[in-house]
Formats: sequence, structure tokens, C-alpha cells
Amino acid sequence: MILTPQSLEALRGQLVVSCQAYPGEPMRDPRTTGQVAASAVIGGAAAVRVQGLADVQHTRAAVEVPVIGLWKDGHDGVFITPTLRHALAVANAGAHVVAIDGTRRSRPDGLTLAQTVAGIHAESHALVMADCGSFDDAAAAVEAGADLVGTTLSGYTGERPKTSGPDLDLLRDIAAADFGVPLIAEGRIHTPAQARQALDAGAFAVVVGTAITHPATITGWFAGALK
Ligand SMILES: CC(=O)N[C@H](C=O)[C@@H](O)[C@H](O)[C@H](O)COP(=O)(O)O
Repeated sequence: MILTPQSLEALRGQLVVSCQAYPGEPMRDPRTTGQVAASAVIGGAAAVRVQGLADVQHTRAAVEVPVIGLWKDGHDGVFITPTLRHALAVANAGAHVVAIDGTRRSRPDGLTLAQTVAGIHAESHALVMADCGSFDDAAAAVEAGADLVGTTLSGYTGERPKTSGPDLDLLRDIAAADFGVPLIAEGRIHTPAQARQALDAGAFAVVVGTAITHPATITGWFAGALK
């Protein structure tokens, strides 16, 4: 299956589940990622998002739905699929969509976002999701040729406050601009009601990660409530 901008339409109004375990965690195993992704699909995920080349490969084998892949390298600055080399590796691992840093910050390989998107399009069949941190990022990412824009980095780049839930104001602003590419709500969507709010704010689809697939954090929420 090759995902085209047209076939993305199947994701409209749908839930995407991000399945990520972090370095050193007990669930940090690509096979586990594939199993978690398959479980999410049983629950109704229309697509999944996974981090790491082996995770993309295992997840492609484990599910039939589109796989959004990324490669996190580091923790600060531009770390979500930071270079064209990272992005092409994610595409070659089998991702239908490659999620990359979609901010206006300079990139470690010195390429512009437009050059990075063009390189991915030229050398793979993957679509490009730009993980943005602000309205200006989203506008620039659309200009650069991104196929989808996400609010993934809102609250993490200094341009937007880190809201406790989703950044609904940012979603509304980007939706109102009507850039013509799918707007993906991602980041701190912790309840079904918030997922609904994100769609109502104008998102095309909603990505939920931690609240579905990160048991250590979810357990901490419950444990904290009992203190
Ligand atoms: C900022 C950053 O590094 N975000 C990452 C992007 O892939 C993941 O760590 C998040 O879990 C993902 O965006 C989903 O968000 P949430 O887990 O809040 O539902």
C-alpha cells in the first residue's frame, strides 16, 4: 500500500495511536511496539505512529493500517527525524508517512525544511508529516510542501505555552487558515473528551500517545490521585 494525499482521506475524523517506549524502559522493544500497535488497531486506531527503524519494520508486519514513522535522535532542539538521512531511513524501513521536525529552526544537516521534504518525495513514496510547534511553523511547513501538519511540538519549542491538555487555540488558528493539508492534533490529548474537542477545534485526525500506550505515566496519574 502506498499512501497518497487522496487516500489520506480515509483518516478523516479518525484516531491515530502513537506507540512509543523510551530508551531504558521495560517496553522498549520493537516487537512490543508492534504488539501494542496491533492492540490499538483492535480498539479502533485507523493508523499508528511509531519511533525507531526496527519499530517501523515490526509494526508494518503487525498491522494493516498506515504507519507513521519517525526517528528521534537526541532530546533537545531538532530531534524528531532531524535530517534527510534520518527521514529516508524511516521511509526505507516501511513508513507510509514520515514524521519530521516541522519547525522553522535550523536543521543539523543544514538543509531547509523545503529541501528535506523535496528529498523525501524524490527518493521515497512516503508522505511527510511536519511536526510543528506554532502557527508560523505550520504555515512554513505547508509552504515547504508538507503533506500533513501536526501540532506535535506545541509547548516544546518555546513558541507556545505547554497547556495541560491539547493546544486547542493553536488547532483553531491553523484550521481557520485553511492551509489545504490535513491538520493533525497531537500532544497531551489525555481523555476521550479532549480527543473530541480536538476534532471539534478543526483537526482532521487526532493522535493519542501517552494516555493509551505509556503505562508508567498512566499508572503515575492514578497513583498520584491516591496520595
Ligand atoms: C514532543 C515529543 O517528543 N512528542 C513525541 C512525538 O512523537 C512523543 O513523545 C509523544 O508521545 C507523541 O507526540 C504523542 O503525544 P502524547 O504522548 O502527549 O499523546
